[in-house]
Amino acid sequence: MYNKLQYISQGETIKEQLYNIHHALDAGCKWVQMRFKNQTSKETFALAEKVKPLCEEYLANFIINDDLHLAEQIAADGVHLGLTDMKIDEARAILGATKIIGGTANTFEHIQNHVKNGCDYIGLGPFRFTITKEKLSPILGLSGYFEILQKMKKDKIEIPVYAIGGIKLKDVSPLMETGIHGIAVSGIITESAEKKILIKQLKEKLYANVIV
Ligand SMILES: Cc1ncc(COP(=O)(O)OP(=O)(O)O)c(N)n1
Ligand SMILES: Cc1ncsc1CCOP(=O)(O)O
Ligand SMILES: [Mg+2]
Repeated sequence: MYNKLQYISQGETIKEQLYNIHHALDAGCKWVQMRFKNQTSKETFALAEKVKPLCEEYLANFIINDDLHLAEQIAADGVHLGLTDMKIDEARAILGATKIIGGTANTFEHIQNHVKNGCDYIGLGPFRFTITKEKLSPILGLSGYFEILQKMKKDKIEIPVYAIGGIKLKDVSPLMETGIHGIAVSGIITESAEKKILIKQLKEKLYANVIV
């Protein structure tokens, strides 16, 4: 089972990214998506080369945003691809069956396509407005998640769905009630001064109904 909490990294420089990722790992994150926008391939490679052993040290999954070739080159655990990034079936053909491929969705139809093309998990959003990403797709809100997850249930589509976009602690329980698997967050963890406490609280809500 994939971890229910994915941390999406932030930072304008390699130093900032490493600082944020290291603190998130230290506070208990077990899944990092390295998201380092508008950089040269030399810079993203240099960061990925440092993040990989860090994630290994913390026994955390490490996936790369957007750049399938970097994920392949660095032997990351996988990649997250958006609606305008490389197609999921193409990525699967390159990465093979064992790597994690996540795909962005904003509609039920996106999810149907991703499943057909061999996606491993869905990043469904945005839940609400966020400054972390520009050019957001239409906001889904709680009702959007409820409707899409109901359609999935009706059509027996089973794939882990992660809610994303402006998620705060108070949103987690209502979102989980819609049937999602987990959440992908950036801002709340990056900006938190009490990361260990926040991550503990997030996990309590995410795993509230998991029987061990
Ligand atoms: C888990 C997860 N879900 C969605 C996204 C958004 O991906 P994308 O639409 O490609 O946008 P960018 O992150 O590339 O700006 C994501 N990164 N992770
Ligand atoms: C990458 C991405 N895709 C949709 S919203 C978003 C940003 C998520 O970050 P935050 O948790 O800070 O809103
Ligand atoms: Mg993308």
